[in-house]
Amino acid sequence: MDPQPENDPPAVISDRVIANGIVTPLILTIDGELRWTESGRRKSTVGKDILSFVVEGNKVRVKTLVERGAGICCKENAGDYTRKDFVFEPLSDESRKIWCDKLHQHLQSLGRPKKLLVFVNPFGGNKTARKIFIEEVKPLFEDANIQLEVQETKYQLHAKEMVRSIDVSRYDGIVCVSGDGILVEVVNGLLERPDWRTALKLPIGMIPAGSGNGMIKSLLHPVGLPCSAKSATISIIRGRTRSLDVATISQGTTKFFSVLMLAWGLVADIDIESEKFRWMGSARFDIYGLQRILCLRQYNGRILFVPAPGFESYGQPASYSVDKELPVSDKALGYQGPDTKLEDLEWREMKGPFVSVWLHNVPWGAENTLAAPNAKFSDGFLDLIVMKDSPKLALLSLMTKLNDGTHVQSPYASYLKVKAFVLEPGTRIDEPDKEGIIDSDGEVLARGKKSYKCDQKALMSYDKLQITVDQGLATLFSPE
Ligand SMILES: Nc1ncnc2c1ncn2[C@@H]1O[C@H](COP(=O)(O)OP(=O)(O)OP(=O)(O)O)[C@@H](O)[C@H]1O
Repeated sequence: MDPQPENDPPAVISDRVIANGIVTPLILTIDGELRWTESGRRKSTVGKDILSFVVEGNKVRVKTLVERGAGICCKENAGDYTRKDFVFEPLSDESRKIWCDKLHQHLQSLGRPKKLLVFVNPFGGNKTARKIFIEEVKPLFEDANIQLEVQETKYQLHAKEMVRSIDVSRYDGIVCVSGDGILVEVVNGLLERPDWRTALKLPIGMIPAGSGNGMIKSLLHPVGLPCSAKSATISIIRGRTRSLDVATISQGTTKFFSVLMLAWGLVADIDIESEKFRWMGSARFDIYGLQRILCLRQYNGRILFVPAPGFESYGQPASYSVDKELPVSDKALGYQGPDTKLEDLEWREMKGPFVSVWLHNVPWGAENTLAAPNAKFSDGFLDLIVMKDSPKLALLSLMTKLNDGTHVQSPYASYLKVKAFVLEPGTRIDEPDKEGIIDSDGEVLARGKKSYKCDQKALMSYDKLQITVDQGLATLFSPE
């Protein structure tokens, strides 16, 4: 065994091996870094980025990830990893056995997932999820020795249906190669299980492969990682997790569990009605958005909210009486929302007309929309952005600021955090026989009279909705 320089992390094993045809000391540090000397220069793998190893005859092949340009110019390439193998030959059978034991112990100590259930939505976004999975995701998971059970979703709500009955103890996580839609299905399916409390501890991972990838963008962007399939996969392999607030939207006994957002007015109208311009790709939002601002709609209605500490000055004081709920015996066995005593809270209200009401759970609504720059994954609050009447030019400039989140600084936008929320949606000001659309997590929750495709079924009616937040209820794979 060879001595180590003084400031280096302690060695788990240090031994002479053959690497690239020459005998060199090789060290595995306690941080999971391999260090050796090549042509007189010290070389190393990045700490903790050994994916797996295999024995090939007398040699050991270590599969690692290397940050492109590491040590030369890191900023531009941050998070851009490439796969690289390091092959070495221990000098004896005994030494090879010790190396294998130590590498195995190191990998076991990292708490990485061993078995994942993977949903691939071949119809999400521009229909590239299958290709992304096969070319970018699967090879990395295989190199990390993670066992996969892959299920392509065959129809809407397929993922939700499956997670309602899977044996959660068989998996270390669920991965969605999709847009945000499958994530929402998975969370709703898990919450409908009688064992929801345990089921929600199963981490959910996202690989961006849809048109709305707001959740994974919210996870990767703050740590400087690109919103790519590769960085998302590496984050899952590393196995770190974080908790995520879940909002319960209820109308009578009907419930929907939201992890991203709820919109009514301008944002919902652009999101849903621009569907008819789907062929334009993401430009549909800008072009239809422009049209909606030029022919601006305003809606009657009222919102009630319980402000987070520090936001008590928004709106006017109000009282709220909660609708009677059915006795527990009449309810399904799944999660029923947080046990908050809503009557005891300090409610405030804002009255219409409204241009837009937007609630957000995480910062990014889509890859280019920083909807709620101060939103936190598990602060127990939703970020509320309210827009009332404003000059069209101001609204247009506000829409152009959505990509950097500065729209919330506009004097025409109110931006606050709320603990509970009630929406009482009303009719349009210009055409009072028409109502709007309520959109949650990209799905139409309610369609009012004479709204876009109003004869299609929606989960709830265009009426009062109540929203409460359960802090950190769900679990996500996260880069940090
Ligand atoms: N095989 C399928 N055929 C049709 N729809 C499906 C299929 N599998 C899943 N879906 C539905 O596709 C919807 C969108 O999924 P996803 O979130 O992956 O994509 P998205 O790109 O964010 O959404 P969209 O393409 O609708 O904008 C989900 O609501 C899901 O239920």
